Amino acid sequence: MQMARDQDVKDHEPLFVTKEGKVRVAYRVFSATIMVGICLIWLYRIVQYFPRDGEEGRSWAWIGMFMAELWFGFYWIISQSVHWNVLYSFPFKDRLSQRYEHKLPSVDIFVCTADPVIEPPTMVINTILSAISYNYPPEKLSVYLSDDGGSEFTFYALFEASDFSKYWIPFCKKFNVEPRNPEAYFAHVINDNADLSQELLDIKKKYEDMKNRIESAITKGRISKEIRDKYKGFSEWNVEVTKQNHQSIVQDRNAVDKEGCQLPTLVYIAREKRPGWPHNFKAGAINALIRVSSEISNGSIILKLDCDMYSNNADAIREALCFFMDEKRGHEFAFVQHPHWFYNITKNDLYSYYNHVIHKLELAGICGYDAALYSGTGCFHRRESLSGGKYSKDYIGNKDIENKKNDQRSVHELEEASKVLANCSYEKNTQWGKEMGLVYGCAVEDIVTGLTIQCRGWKSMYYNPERKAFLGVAPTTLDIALVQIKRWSEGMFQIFLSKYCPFIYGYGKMKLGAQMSYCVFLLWAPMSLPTLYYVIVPPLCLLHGISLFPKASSLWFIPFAYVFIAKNVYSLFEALSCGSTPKIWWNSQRMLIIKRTTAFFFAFIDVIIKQLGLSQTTFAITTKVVTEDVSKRYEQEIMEFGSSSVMFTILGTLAMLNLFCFVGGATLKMVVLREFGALENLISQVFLCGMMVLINLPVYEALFFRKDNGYLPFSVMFKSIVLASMACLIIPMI
Ligand SMILES: O=c1ccn([C@@H]2O[C@H](COP(=O)(O)OP(=O)(O)O[C@H]3O[C@H](CO)[C@@H](O)[C@H](O)[C@H]3O)[C@@H](O)[C@H]2O)c(=O)[nH]1
Ligand SMILES: [Mn+2]
Repeated sequence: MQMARDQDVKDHEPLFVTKEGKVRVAYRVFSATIMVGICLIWLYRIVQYFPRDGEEGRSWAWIGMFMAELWFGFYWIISQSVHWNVLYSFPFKDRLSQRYEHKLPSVDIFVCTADPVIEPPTMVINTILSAISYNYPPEKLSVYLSDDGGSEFTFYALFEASDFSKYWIPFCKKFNVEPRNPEAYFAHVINDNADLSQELLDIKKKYEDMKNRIESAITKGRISKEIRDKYKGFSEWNVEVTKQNHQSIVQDRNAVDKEGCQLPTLVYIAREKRPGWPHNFKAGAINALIRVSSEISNGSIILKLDCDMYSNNADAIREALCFFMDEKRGHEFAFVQHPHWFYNITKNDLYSYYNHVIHKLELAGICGYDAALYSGTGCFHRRESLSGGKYSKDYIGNKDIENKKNDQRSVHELEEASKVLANCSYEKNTQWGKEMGLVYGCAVEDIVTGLTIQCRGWKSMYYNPERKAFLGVAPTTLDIALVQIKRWSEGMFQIFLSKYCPFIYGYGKMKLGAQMSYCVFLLWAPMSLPTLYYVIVPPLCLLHGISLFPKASSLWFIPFAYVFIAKNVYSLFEALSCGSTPKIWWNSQRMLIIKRTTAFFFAFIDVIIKQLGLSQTTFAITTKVVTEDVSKRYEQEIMEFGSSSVMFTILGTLAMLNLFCFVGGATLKMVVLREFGALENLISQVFLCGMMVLINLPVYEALFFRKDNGYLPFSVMFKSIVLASMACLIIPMI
């Protein structure tokens, strides 16, 4: 009797729990004091605008300062939303196994790749291998590779990987290998200097051989006849096939391992591409995958991975299922998003890709409003929610989620049926890209799709496990990073200006906190304007002795000092408490200025141009490989410029301008001319300008002192100096 009751209690234990973040009250009090400071700053700008007897009138620069501060203040207010409701979640995978081991749903994993040069096939198959060897029943697991590059090298690599998996999967299971990405695993065991067993040496050799075969085929630029004859799928590639123009290719591979056990299904897809047909980038690829997979395996849970993001935890599927399969709340969730962590970040995180605060706090903060963001990779979806399905209360989660498909068709028949679904004309006059699947027309298809799903009534979960579930590749040069950040900020601002603006589209459908939280990210691009103003105008005014801030002895000085110091000290404290270090925090502050003054600014301009209908959305794929020379400098944390992109000219110009103004304004006036009295009036500007000089140290180094190939070219130096000097001279004339 007692035992039965115990069992009953156990059966009702939830599969996951959530906990609210601490320090909520303290934070609210603190943020209220900052709010008061901001209001006083605004008040100062208004009150002091009107000159008193004997004072000069305020110039346009003053109004600009007010505008910038209004904008900063407004952004600060909406950014409070992500701090107020932080929610952490904890799944119990053992309970899931006890209750559902024999009723686990089938899971489809989508991996996307788009270019065999900047996304090397060996990297892609390492991701595939990590996904195919999940600790999950193989008959319920299918892995799909979408190749928008339509490359026979990627195809070849996949089939090599499929052969290798016959050894790799049993090896992983036998030794409980982690991570199951072979490249990462071997690097890790060799570093550990553990006693290497014979079995390990054997499998490592197999892996190296496979890698060599793939790489030598790529170097030669063709696939040998011997290999072509081995795999029937190569017949799809002929002289006419190019990246932009080819038929649908679908190859399905069911295999058994060396011990005769079934392996997960592995499918290669290159959707049809024809000139004149928009292919809608990653969103188009995922939508084709949704359809093709529904024909082949129809898993009710879908995991999406970018080709550079491997699985770092063999139990990640089980943990995510705890959210979907929880008896009480599971049916509410459309997706479970994991953070983007990266495996190639250097100690001090030069380009600020850890984003500890965003990953540990802010994204969990949005989750507090049941509206975790969908960010493209490392995300588990419920298939229904992706097909335009609205959430309804009578929807009974666990029943629908169980395996549905029991198909008797042959592999060939399945392939043929799938090809039709991957044709370009298939979506014509359908709801795909609008109501169904991922939304088209936006460079961040992920964020906008997540938003529409939430507006259909679904909830979503953010889960940041102790052991990182997925690891990707972060950009290793400033150029690549800024191109990526530009795409993100552009796509997000585009959402803000579109019909999907959370305040309009989400009105009444999502909580106000969630709407605000979305905007914290969607408004990155316009943050460029007040920032540019702040790093250009106060320094120039300093140079010409025009004061824009209160005197140090004035009471008005207090709110400025308080807001600046309190915000930065808190930001440092927050970063440290999220696992950052002071150096990482400092680098992130530098990157923040760099991003805002370049990538965000260009994104802003591009969005405006697009709004005027003058250009179309594109998707610049992030480069994932660099030369050895460059990666060596990355390891040493030397900032990599090495090109004369316009963004670098802006960076150089701002750096020079601040240097001129700092030297001219502060040093010259105060030290040489001994006008110490001026210091009192200009102290804030001296400080701001000095901070900019400090932040820009690596830029000066790259402009003047570096000899390696990552320096800033002469043309950038020339333009920067000319532009900065012109600005210094022109200002007093306006
Ligand atoms: O036409 C395309 C373009 C890209 N991709 C794939 O999309 C993924 C992401 O592209 P990447 O160049 O790596 O962009 P990131 O900026 O690193 O990607 C982030 O931002 C994207 C939205 O901008 C999200 O889709 C991603 O999941 C997220 O990791 C990669 O696997 C690509 O192969 C395609 O399949 N087809
Ligand atoms: Mn990427």
